[in-house]
This record gives sequence, structure tokens and C-alpha cells, in this order.
Amino acid sequence: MTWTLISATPSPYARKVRIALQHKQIPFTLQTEVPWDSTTATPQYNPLEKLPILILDDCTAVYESHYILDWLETKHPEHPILPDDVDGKLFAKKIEVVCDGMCDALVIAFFEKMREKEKQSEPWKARQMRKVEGGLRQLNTWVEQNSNSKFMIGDSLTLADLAAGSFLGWFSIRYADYEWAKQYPDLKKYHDGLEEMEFFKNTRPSPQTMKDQIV
Ligand SMILES: N[C@@H](CCC(=O)N[C@@H](CS(=O)(=O)O)C(=O)NCC(=O)O)C(=O)O
Repeated sequence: MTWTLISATPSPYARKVRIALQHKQIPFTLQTEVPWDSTTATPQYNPLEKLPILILDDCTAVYESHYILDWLETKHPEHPILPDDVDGKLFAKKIEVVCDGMCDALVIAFFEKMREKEKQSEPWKARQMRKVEGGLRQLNTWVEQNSNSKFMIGDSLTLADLAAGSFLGWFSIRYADYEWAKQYPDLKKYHDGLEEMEFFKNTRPSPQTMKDQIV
């Protein structure tokens, strides 16, 4: 039996796991869902009702993307996604914190914008976008600090690239009018380099259609 990964077409969190499983040459079945619809299977596996969820052969569920990746790296260390050295490992996880945090802020802003206009809080939306502006600035600095490489840390693919590439790919489709590429050409060049890689190509995000009213 192979494992199953519950995912969603736009999910930047799930994309990290989809790339990591391929990088580690672990076969899996992709179960694509809309976690916002009542038809989703997420509550059967995750009390937080969120995907991605990795379902093992014995039906054990591993959930929360950063935990799934920690779990994978611990249980299946071959083809690592973390640098060898402790500081490198911690740095990669710090970069994931910033990228996931920007995704979280964008999810909050996205649903705030789904409310009737008069019910939307402008200060609350502005606060979320400030987090994205700060995170983009920080990502660009990190890319420039490793400018001789196509990767964020050292000269090989790590968790930092899975997180940064997944955020940037999703940001680009969800907020297509936000001109981050003009503002940060080095970050754009870095992102383009990742998108040429096989596992990024075959996990490109696409929008989903939500059926249920959730806000
Ligand atoms: N911190 C979580 C966030 C996961 C998350 O927010 N997933 C969304 C789907 S997506 O935004 O990744 O497409 C979800 O399942 N949301 C359903 C819910 O929050 O009830 C992780 O990293 O796994």
C-alpha cells in the first residue's frame, strides 16, 4: 500500500509536502479536495480540519505541513531536505516560519475580502498585507545573501526553497496584481529558477472552486 496525501490545488502548505515526498522518492496517492466544502474528508483525520494530511499505511494521520516535513525528515532521512549542520537546519526552519506566516496572513486577508464590503476591516487587512511586505523584504535579503546559488541555503534544495517557492507560486496566482517581481528582481530570478525544477513544475498551484459559504 502507498501513503495518501490529502491536498488542495492552490495549497502552498500541501505543495511543500508534495515536493518533499517526490524529492525523497516516496510514492504516494494524491487526494485532492476543497477543505472548505462540507464534503471534505479532513475532519476524519485532523481535529483542526486542515490539509495537508499524510495518511500512512495503518491509517495513522500526520498533519500540519511543518510537522509532516519534520516527521518525514526524521523517519525517512534519505534525500534530506535539511542542511547537514545544526545552524543550517534551524535557518531553513526559520525561513519556513516566515513563508508559512505570509501564507497565513494572506489566507486571513483573502477571507476578510469575502465578507460584505461594509463588514470588512481595512485596518485588519492592512495589517495582514504588512506582514507579507515584511516577509518579502526578508526573503529578498536572504536570496541576495546566497546570490551565487539558485537555492536559498548553500547549493542544494532545502526546506527553505520548498517553503519560499510554494509561497511565491501561490502569492503570484492569488494576488496577481501585486508587483513583487518588479520590486525584488533577485527574488523573481530565484523563484523562476525553482519553477524550472521537475517537482515544482508538476506541483504548480491552481485556483479551486468553493461551494459552501464559510464567512
Ligand atoms: N498551518 C497549516 C495551514 C494549513 C491550511 O491552512 N490549509 C487550508 C487549505 S490551503 O489554504 O492550504 O489551501 C485548510 O485546510 N483550511 C481549512 C480550514 O482552515 O478549516 C499547515 O501548514 O498545514
